[in-house]
Amino acid sequence: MLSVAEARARILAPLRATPAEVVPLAEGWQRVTAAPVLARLTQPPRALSAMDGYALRAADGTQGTTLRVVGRAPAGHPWDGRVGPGEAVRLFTGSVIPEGADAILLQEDATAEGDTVTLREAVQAGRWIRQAGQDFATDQVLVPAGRRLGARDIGLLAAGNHPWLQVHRRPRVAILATGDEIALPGDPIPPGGIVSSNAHALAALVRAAGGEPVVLPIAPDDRATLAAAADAARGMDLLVTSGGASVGDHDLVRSALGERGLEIDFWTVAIRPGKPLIHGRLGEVPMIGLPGNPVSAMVCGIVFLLPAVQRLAGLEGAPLPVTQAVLGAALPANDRRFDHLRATLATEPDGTLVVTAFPAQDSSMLRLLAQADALILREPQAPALPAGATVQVIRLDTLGL
Ligand SMILES: Nc1nc2c(c(=O)[nH]1)N[C@H]1C(S)=C(S)[C@@H](COP(=O)(O)OP(=O)(O)OC[C@H]3O[C@@H](n4cnc5c(N)ncnc54)[C@H](O)[C@@H]3O)O[C@H]1N2
Ligand code: MOO
Repeated sequence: MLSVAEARARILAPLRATPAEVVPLAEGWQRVTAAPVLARLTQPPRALSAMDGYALRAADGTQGTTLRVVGRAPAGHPWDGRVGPGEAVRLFTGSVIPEGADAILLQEDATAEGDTVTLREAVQAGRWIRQAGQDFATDQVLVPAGRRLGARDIGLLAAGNHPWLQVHRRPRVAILATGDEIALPGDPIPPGGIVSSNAHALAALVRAAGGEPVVLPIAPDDRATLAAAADAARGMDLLVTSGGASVGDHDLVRSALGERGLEIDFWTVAIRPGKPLIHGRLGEVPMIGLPGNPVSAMVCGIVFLLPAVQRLAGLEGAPLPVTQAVLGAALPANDRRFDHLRATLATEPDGTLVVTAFPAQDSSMLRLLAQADALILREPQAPALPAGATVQVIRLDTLGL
């Protein structure tokens, strides 16, 4: 069986970011930049006042001096003259500093009388002046390529005068849930059947990773239907199946898709939950076959699908964020599969993170996955550990899922 690290590397290796498309800035949030974005102007474009007050020459700025107010420059209405000796110009936050001035007298430190103003405090050259280009200059890189844009980036790119952005097209991920026994939520449930949770959960995960899920109709355990359903995945950036990945007589994904030309790269990974995992290529379309057990599908979704969609979306697909925590309860020794135990987290008064695995870990139990704060990572053959031992965990609350 393949190790988790090798499986992940083999899934990610052939994946390339989708091509660029142009979207309005307002729709750029959470999209991934396809090229570095350069400032289209210098910000601020000219020296501006950071305060309401008066512009003057620092040479005139000693306490007690009285200056003649020769003009007004509200924000957006620059004063065109030049401030000479003994002169001041009234201005406001955001006003352009007029020629000749190099200091600001705060309104609170000024006594205005008719067309004069007297300094109750000395001024300091340059203080309260936002120099031209202090934030950024034309052609400076504001955002690198491959960045998922947050609200702060959107603000910066607006300030850089970008009405349009070049971003990677959201990767289209076909999701095909298989099984005679499953029905969509709200649909009639066949005898002995259950409601399909995987397609919905995986669609949400794909969205969180920056992809666009395309949920295909459920395919029963029937070769012809499965193969036909797979045809619907042509033109997608990735095909994800759930179920039918194991060894039973009705686990048909490999054979049915094989008839349509699926080239299998590997099948089965030393992971729990989720050993029967398929990776291959159906024509041009990369394919990940997830096991049907809902927790196996989601955990393998987190470990393999999330970085795969991120890679297609133009992101680096960084390793999962792993943190240390101490065990709240002892753990038994592990076998040869890399284990991911659903667990709760608590923070002690001294800041120590305590992680406690749920006693039940069956891969059908979604409630415990939804309640878990973290997955405890157990390397293959990891020894038994007492309470208080340090372990590595993936914090589920940091994944945005
Ligand atoms: N003899 C063996 N049996 C099994 C092995 C094995 O090595 N030898 N592996 C087990 C492991 S581990 C897993 S994981 C499962 C995975 O099996 P499949 O991928 O073939 O999945 P199914 O058999 O189709 O379904 C398993 C389970 O999950 C339920 N299911 C399926 N689809 C959905 C869905 N969309 N939403 C919710 N639940 C779903 C299905 O009803 C089954 O209960 O195989 C073990 N068996
Ligand atoms: O991997 Mo299976 O997920 O143990 O049930």
